[in-house]
Amino acid sequence: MNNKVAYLGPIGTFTHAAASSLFEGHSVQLEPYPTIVDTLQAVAEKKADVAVVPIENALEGSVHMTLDHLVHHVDLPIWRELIYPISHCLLAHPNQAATKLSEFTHVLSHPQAIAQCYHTVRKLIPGVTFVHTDSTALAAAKVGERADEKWLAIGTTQAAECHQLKVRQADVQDQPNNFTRFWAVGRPAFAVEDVDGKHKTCLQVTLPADYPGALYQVLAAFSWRKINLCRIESRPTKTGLGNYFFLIEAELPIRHVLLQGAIEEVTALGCKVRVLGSFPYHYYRERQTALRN
Ligand SMILES: O=C(O)C(=O)C[C@]1(C(=O)O)C=C[C@@H](O)C=C1
Repeated sequence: MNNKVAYLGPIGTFTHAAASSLFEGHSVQLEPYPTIVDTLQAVAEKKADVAVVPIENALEGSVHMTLDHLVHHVDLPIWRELIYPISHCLLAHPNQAATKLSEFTHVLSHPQAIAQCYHTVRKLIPGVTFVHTDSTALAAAKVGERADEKWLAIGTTQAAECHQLKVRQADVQDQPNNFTRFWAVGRPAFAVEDVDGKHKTCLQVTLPADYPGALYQVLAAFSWRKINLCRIESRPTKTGLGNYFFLIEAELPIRHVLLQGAIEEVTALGCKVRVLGSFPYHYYRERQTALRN
C-alpha cells in the first residue's frame, strides 16, 4: 500500500513543493491538510504515515506553530529535512489586469510569507491591508474567487496556475537568499537514499533550575567535544513566565560516540534531554543534481 504523506496544503503551497521534492520517484499519496496542526495530527492519529511541515525560514526564523506542536502535543520522530528555496510572487485576478499595483487594497497570505515580504510590499503599495490565511495557496484561492476585489495574494507560481491568477510581481521577499527548512516527521515504511551523508540531531534540553552558568555548562558539553551546533533556540515551557527549554541541533547522528557522551554529560548535570529526531538533511538543488547524475 502507498505511504500517505500529509502536507500543509492545499495544492500550490511551498510545503506541497517541498513534499513533492522529498518523495520524488516514490509511490506515495500526497494528502493536503488545512493547517500545520492538522497536518501533524494526521500522523499522530495514524491517518498518514509522514507529515511535511515548515520549521524555520531564513528571514523570519522559527515556525513556532510546528515547533510547539511537536514538543507539546505529539511524539513523532523527525525523519528528514529539506532546505528549500523560497521565492514569493504577488498574484492577482486576471480581471484586475488594468489595476495598478499601488491601487490594490489588500494582500492576503500566510503570516510567515507576509513577514518575509513585508517591507517590499509596503513600498510597492503604501497603506495596504495585510490579511492572514492558513497558507499561501489558500490566499491564492481566495483571490481567485473574488474577481471584483482589488486583492493580491503572496504565493507560488504553481498556486497562480492552479487558480488562473496573474503573477504581477515576482521575487517580492525582502532579502534574496530566502530558504525554508521543512521537516518530514513520522515513520514511513521505506527508506529514501541519503544524498550526501549530512546528518543532524535535534534535542530538547530542559535545565533542572535557573542558576548562573547553567546553559554555559550544557553548551560546554558540546564545545569541548568539538560538536558543531547549527541551531539553538529557547522556547517557553508554558509552565510560567521565564521558564524555558532549549532546542539544540547538533551536526552529528545520534549514534555517534561524541554525541552520546555529550548527552550523558548534560543528563548528569540534571537536565532533561529528549531526542526529537536524528535525520539526514539536504538542500533542494543538491538533490536535483544528485538525481540527474
Ligand atoms: O503557506 C505556504 O505555502 C507554506 O507552505 C507555509 C510556509 C511557512 O509557514 O513557512 C512555508 C514556506 C514559506 O516560508 C512561507 C510559508
